[in-house]
Amino acid sequence: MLKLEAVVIDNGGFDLKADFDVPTGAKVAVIGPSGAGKSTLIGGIAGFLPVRAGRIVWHGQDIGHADPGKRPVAMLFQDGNLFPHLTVAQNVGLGLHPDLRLNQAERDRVASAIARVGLAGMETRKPAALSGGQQSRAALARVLVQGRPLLLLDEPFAALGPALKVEMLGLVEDLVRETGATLLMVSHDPGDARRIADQVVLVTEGVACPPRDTAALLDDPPPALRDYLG
Ligand SMILES: Nc1ncnc2c1ncn2[C@@H]1O[C@H](COP(=O)(O)OP(=O)(O)OP(=O)(O)O)[C@@H](O)[C@H]1O
Repeated sequence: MLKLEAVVIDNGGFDLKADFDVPTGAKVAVIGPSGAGKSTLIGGIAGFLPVRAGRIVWHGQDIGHADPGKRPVAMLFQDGNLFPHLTVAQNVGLGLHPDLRLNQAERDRVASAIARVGLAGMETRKPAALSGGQQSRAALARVLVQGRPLLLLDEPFAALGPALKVEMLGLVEDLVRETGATLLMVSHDPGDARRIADQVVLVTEGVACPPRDTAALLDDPPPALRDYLG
């Protein structure tokens, strides 16, 4: 269980407040207007932004002041997930060791993560020699190899075309099912939420609301969500 206990996350003077629980294994979409604080919420849980008040608790342990690498978190951003000068295998290997000194067992894990996302045979390619979808797959392989129980996605597929995005969401769904990870995914597309998320956290004006059932919320949106959905 991820517990956000009266948390205030500080993003350069902008405050994001959250006070709710996310059950282990839940798939949660984070939606809301631009500038409302979605990325701030994710950045605070990941450890890239400071927690000014309250606690972030994972399985009973306060992780709110731990270094990002010490948190049970793997994260994907919209851009910049891959280093252009490194091969696919090296980019994935970074998920295990920043210095890329991997033993045989770790190299095997990298190879199986690459195979799992459908990139077997492309281990030695650099990102520029991959399509957009293949780059997303490589980034997902790095998340997979880390084996972290909390997966945070901040609009990772926004730059992909609709069909490719659906394909990548399907892959995320499969990986989450296989690993039992808890998923929080920022998206601007309510269709993404319906496709993958059982619950939705609506973020408006610096407040992240407790998760609500996806269909119930989107079928009967409160005024703030209705304004956003248009
Ligand atoms: N480095 C910063 N310093 C000060 N304010 C910031 C900084 N980064 C973001 N903000 C402000 O924090 C607020 C929340 O930003 P955030 O990126 O979390 O919103 P968001 O909901 O993810 O928006 P979007 O959907 O446009 O990505 C915004 O008003 C933004 O201007």
